[in-house]
Order: sequence, then C-alpha cells, then structure tokens
Amino acid sequence: MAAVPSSMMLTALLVILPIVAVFLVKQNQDGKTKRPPRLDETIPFVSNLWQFMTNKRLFITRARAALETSPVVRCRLGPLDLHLLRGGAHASVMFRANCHSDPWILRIMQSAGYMPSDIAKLSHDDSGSGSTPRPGSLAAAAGIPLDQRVWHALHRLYDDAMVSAKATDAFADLFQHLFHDQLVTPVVGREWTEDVHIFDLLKRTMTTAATHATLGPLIMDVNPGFVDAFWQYERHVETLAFGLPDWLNRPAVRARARFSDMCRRWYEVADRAYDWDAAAAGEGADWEPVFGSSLSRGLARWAKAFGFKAESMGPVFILLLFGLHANTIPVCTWVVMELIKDPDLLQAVKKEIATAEITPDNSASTSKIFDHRKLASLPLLQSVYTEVLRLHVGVLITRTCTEPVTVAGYTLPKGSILQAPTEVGHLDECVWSTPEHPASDFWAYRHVREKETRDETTGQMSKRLEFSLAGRSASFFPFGGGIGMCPGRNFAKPEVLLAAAMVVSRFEIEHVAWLKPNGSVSDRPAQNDANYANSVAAAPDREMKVRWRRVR
Ligand code: HEM
Repeated sequence: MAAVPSSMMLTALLVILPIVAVFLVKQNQDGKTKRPPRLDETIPFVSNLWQFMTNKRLFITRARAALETSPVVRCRLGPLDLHLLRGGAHASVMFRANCHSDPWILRIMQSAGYMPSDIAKLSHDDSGSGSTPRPGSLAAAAGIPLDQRVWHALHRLYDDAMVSAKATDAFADLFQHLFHDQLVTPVVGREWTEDVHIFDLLKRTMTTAATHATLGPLIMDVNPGFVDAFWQYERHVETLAFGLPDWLNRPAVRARARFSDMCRRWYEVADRAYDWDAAAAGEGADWEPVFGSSLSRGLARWAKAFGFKAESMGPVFILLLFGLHANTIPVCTWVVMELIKDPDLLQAVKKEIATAEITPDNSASTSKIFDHRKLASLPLLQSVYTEVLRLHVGVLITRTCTEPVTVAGYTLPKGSILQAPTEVGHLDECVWSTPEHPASDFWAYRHVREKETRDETTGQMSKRLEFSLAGRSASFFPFGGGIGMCPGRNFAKPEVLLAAAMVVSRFEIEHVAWLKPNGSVSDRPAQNDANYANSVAAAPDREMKVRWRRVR
C-alpha cells in the first residue's frame, strides 16, 4: 500500500481541522482524573495526524520512544483521542472480551466500497461477534436471535471456514497441488533459467494458486488481467482507508473500481451457475469449481442472507482477496529471501523439510507433496517464519473498550480507543536480543533451543532443536489477539511454509543481485518498504534476482 501524496493530505487536513477544534474544546474540559502522558506535538492537534498520514514510519518511531518511558501514552490523531499501549501484558488488556474492533473493520469495509445501506446494517448491530450479545446492546435488549446478528454470523463463518482444522487442511492440500502446477510443472528441463525475480514470481504464482484454492478457477477465467488488477488495488488500500473524498484520491478509486468490478462480474456468473437449492438441501460439496471453498460460498450466503446490495458484492470479495494475499505473499517472499541469502541456513532448512515430504521420489506427482502439519511443526522452519513475522509485520492493533479498563494503573473510560503497535513488542531489546543478535537483526535460530534427549533402547544421548516462544509470546502478536484476531492465520502459515518449501526443495538457486524498483542493481539487500510502514506485512523495497534450475 503506497504512501499518500502530501498535497492530498494538506487538503484533507483543511477539511478535518474544524472538527478537531470542536474536540479540542471538549477535551480541555476534562483533566480531573490521572491521565497518561501525551505524545508531543509541535503544532497541537495537527502534527501527529500530518505525520501519521505522510510518514507513518517516523510516527511509529516516535510512539516507540514515548512508550519506552511510559507503558501508556495518550495521542491525539485528528479528532481521535487514542491510548497507545506498550506490548506484553499491557497490550493483552485489549484482547479481552470488553474490547472490540467493529468500528475499525467497518471503516475498512467502507473503504472497500460497501454500499452505505449495508454499512448501516453493520453499524446498527452493536451486539458484537460473540455468541452472547454484548451487554447493553440492542440485540441483548430485544432478544434478537443469533442468525440475525450480522457480526456474529460473519465470525461464525470465519471459525468454520478458516480457523477450523477441516478448512485449513482442505485449503493447504489444494494450495500445494495448485502451487506446484504454477511453479514447478511448467519448468520442464533441468537447465538454468536466468533472471528470475523472487517477489514478482511469488506474487504471480501464489496469487493464482491461493485464489483458485479459495474462490475457484472461474474468477480468473472470466477476468483476464485479474492478478495484476489485484496488486494494483493492493497498493492503494491504505490511501483508501484514510477515507479521503474520491476526487482527492482518483488513482486509488480507479484501481479499486477495476478490481471490484472483476469480483462482482464473477460473483454474478457464479451466483447464477451455483445450485443454491441443492446446497440448502445439504448437497453442497466442500469445494466445487463455481464458488470454490466453503469460505467463498459462505461469504456469498452471508451477504445474501442480510440483504446486501449487488454493488456491495465486489467489495465483499475484494476484502477477502486482500486478506488472503496482501500479507501472506510478502511474508513468504521474506522467508525465501532469507533462505537464499544464507547457504548454511538453506541447507539446514532443506534437511528439515525433507522429513515432511510425502512423495519424495515421485517428482511427476503434483498431488500432496508435503504433510503441511509436519512442515508447520519443524523447529527451524517455524523459527524462520516467526522471525520474519516479528521483523516484517507492523500494525497498530486497535480496539474500542465497552467498559472502563485499567492499564498500568491508569483507568481508561468506556469508549476509549486503545492501540498497540506490534513493533514496540516485536523489537523490544529486553525481550528478544542476545549479546550477538540484537532484536533488530534477523537471526534464524532465535526461537529454537537445543534439547538433549536419551534414546530409550540404546541409552545414547542426542541433541535436537525445539521451537520455543516461552516467556516471550506476549510480545509477539503479528495476528492481533482476542476476539478480533486474524481468522486467516491458519491459512497463512501452511501457505507460506508450503510455498517456501516447494521453492527451495525443487530448485537449485543462485543469488545474482538485488534490484531497485527501476531495475538497476542495488548495493544493499531488501529492507521493509517504508510505504508499507504499519500496513501489516511490509513488502521488500528491493527485488531479489536469482538464477535457478529445477532439480526435482
Ligand atoms: C501472514 C499473513 C497474515 C497476517 C500477518 C495477518 C494479520 C492480520 C491482523 C494483524 C489482523 C487484525 C487482528 C486484530 O485486530 O487483532 C487481521 C485481520 C484479518 N485477517 Fe489477517 N493476516 C494474515 C493473513 C490472512 C489471511 C490468509 C486471511 C484470509 C484468508 C486473512 C483474513 C483476515 C480477516 C478477514 C481479518 C479481519 C477479521 C475481523 O473481521 O475481525 N488474514 N489479519
């Protein structure tokens, strides 16, 4: 997601400032209770918002510095009065049932283009996603049945079709088959291929395979240029989330319209082709070629059940696709890049992943190649995945509390907005560093420890690695936490590990150069692209050019 141009921001600020002034007066009337310190601003009520919109990287750096001196810091961001929380136990307060993320999810839905009448339905339902309606909500007062609560229905779908073991296994098995078809099958000979660009390659192959596994093949059949349209939309999602008027944000609005039209076109074809009556009678398959997975069909059913407008169907699916690809593919790219950069690490990981192969000697088979559950339990591979998430995922986890909450001795009133920047926890030197490996460095072995075990029959002692986040898990929350935690986490891990395992086990790879966005050679490796600061997974700002040949 690209940064927002300054001229656009200036105009937006001029619109926002009068609203801010009203809040300023209101806020000056409080101050009787003990309040956490504030994040400094050169121009009160303006500087933070300006910096947040134009240079999030710097904003987060300042927030991190302030949180070193106090576990809670107040921060005004335009009309919003926020409380920033340090990671660890302080952030876990916001993962309790009395904090929710509905307003933030609603804002994302709005920025994806949901129709106002559908947004109204969602904002009218204040009962939350849990099976018991939130105390004091309309649903609690009126006894509205579970199936009429729109947030609850959405989260139940997430649990059944994304979080459950059945859904995860179905996705992982199909994904690896389709990814093999994308990546490995087309490479017939064993000769070297020059000029392979890792990020670009994974964007094309993973987007195609994961879209097919989740929404079926039809969406790409009816929409030539689908994959490019997705990545063009992805660059603008952050700008769209700021909610600027369309006339100030034309390239983003155009990219969204193009991709959203593709999703709607497919939905209309699929809706006509799918036998909803047979499915209602219990004849629906787990996966079928019209809608694809139960997740995709369930989302269509959810939107229909709540009477969403046809114009909202594109946005419903662009958000699913954004969730599916926008973080997983950069994360996988970082994993693959780290392995290629370090030949010793690559050898150690290849040895580990060989133990998770199901058909090691049958290179012609494109069906299940890896046991994805075994892959996900390999200590060193898990450590690499964790290290990539720690260093390349940055997001302000946001919650609104429905009751007063106490954090580090401060009592924050009901309705307070709490934000925990993952970077504060993820880069905390006290938690992660060792004398040789500061928290800011990638160190593949940071999350493993050696364990001595005795063979019961021979009595011989041997050492093996064991993955462990013991004592540090509170400072690691790349998927958020509590009721709003990312429901796609169980799709993300097998997808990333399967794709990375397939790349490194099927190809011999030599690193050639790092490339700048203009294609010229860079004298440094990739770093997090500053345009993606705090947009969940950061894309690499340099492409990795390699040469490779198929070995299996
Ligand atoms: C490495 C990959 C991923 C990362 C780092 C990631 C991270 C996140 C984070 C930080 C949140 C907000 C959580 C919170 O507020 O506590 C979130 C929400 C969400 N993610 Fe993911 N995600 C990833 C992959 C996926 C995938 C593969 C999908 C879909 C298949 C997905 C679907 C979603 C959805 C639908 C939400 C909103 C949930 C809600 O309505 O509350 N994510 N993700």
